[in-house]
Amino acid sequence: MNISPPAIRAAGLRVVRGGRTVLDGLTFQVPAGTVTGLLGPSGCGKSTLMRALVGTQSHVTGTLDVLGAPAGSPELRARVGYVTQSPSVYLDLTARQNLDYYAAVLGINRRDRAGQVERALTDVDLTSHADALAGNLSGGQLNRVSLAVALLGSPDLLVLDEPTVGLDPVLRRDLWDLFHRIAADRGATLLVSSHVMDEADRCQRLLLLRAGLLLADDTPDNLRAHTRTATIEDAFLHLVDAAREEEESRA
Ligand SMILES: Nc1ncnc2c1ncn2[C@@H]1O[C@H](COP(=O)(O)OP(=O)(O)OP(=O)(O)O)[C@@H](O)[C@H]1O
Repeated sequence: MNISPPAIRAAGLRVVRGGRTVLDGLTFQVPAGTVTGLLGPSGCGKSTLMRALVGTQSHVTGTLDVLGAPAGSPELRARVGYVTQSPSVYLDLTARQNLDYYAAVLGINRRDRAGQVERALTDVDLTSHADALAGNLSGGQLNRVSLAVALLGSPDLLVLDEPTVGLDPVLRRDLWDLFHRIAADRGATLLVSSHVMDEADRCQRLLLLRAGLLLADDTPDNLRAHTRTATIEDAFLHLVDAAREEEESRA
């Protein structure tokens, strides 16, 4: 039984953007040490939720606690790693120089910096390309540089916004294996978003989001069992239909 406090706790979480409610009263928890998928179609609010988690989203109401503190608290800065959809890696620096630079920005002291950079490079399996210019790396290798940046400082929570988008199946599999290794070796929690439902089975838990509403918060196996479906895609469609029927019956 997992008795450690959840890595993320949301209750009645609401976000308004440009006058529109884009997250509408989300309540869920993400258990510590898990690889949890945040899945849903384009525009459903995944990035908005991630921005709220790291404290860069305005007009957030309700409860959103991260590692026991309100999301965005200064003490969380070093404990939460975040990779956006358009990672900011400097293409005219090598992978190692990028990491050195971000380690300095993070305030990792000079003595520990080289060790942390090497560890992050090893974690993402990039030591053989450490001295290549980022601009000469493949898309998958660049993604791993961004992930290595997020690993600096050994964060307890990693928030990864669509990290596998556009990658071929082998690279996607390798990256998911890496996420699980990071969770197992470091005891970190990973929240990974995707709009591709077939990535669901790579996660220990799933948050299914649609149009700003949470459709499910469960394990892949439970979701399929509860909806009596064979795939998470079918489970998702089943839940969408059920939500529509409920809306119509209330109207
Ligand atoms: N500044 C804004 N004003 C109004 N609506 C916005 C604004 N920014 C985003 N939105 C809307 O908020 C919703 C959620 O956007 P968000 O980027 O969180 O979705 P997403 O699930 O991450 O999508 P994707 O998978 O395409 O990245 C979308 O419908 C989007 O159109």
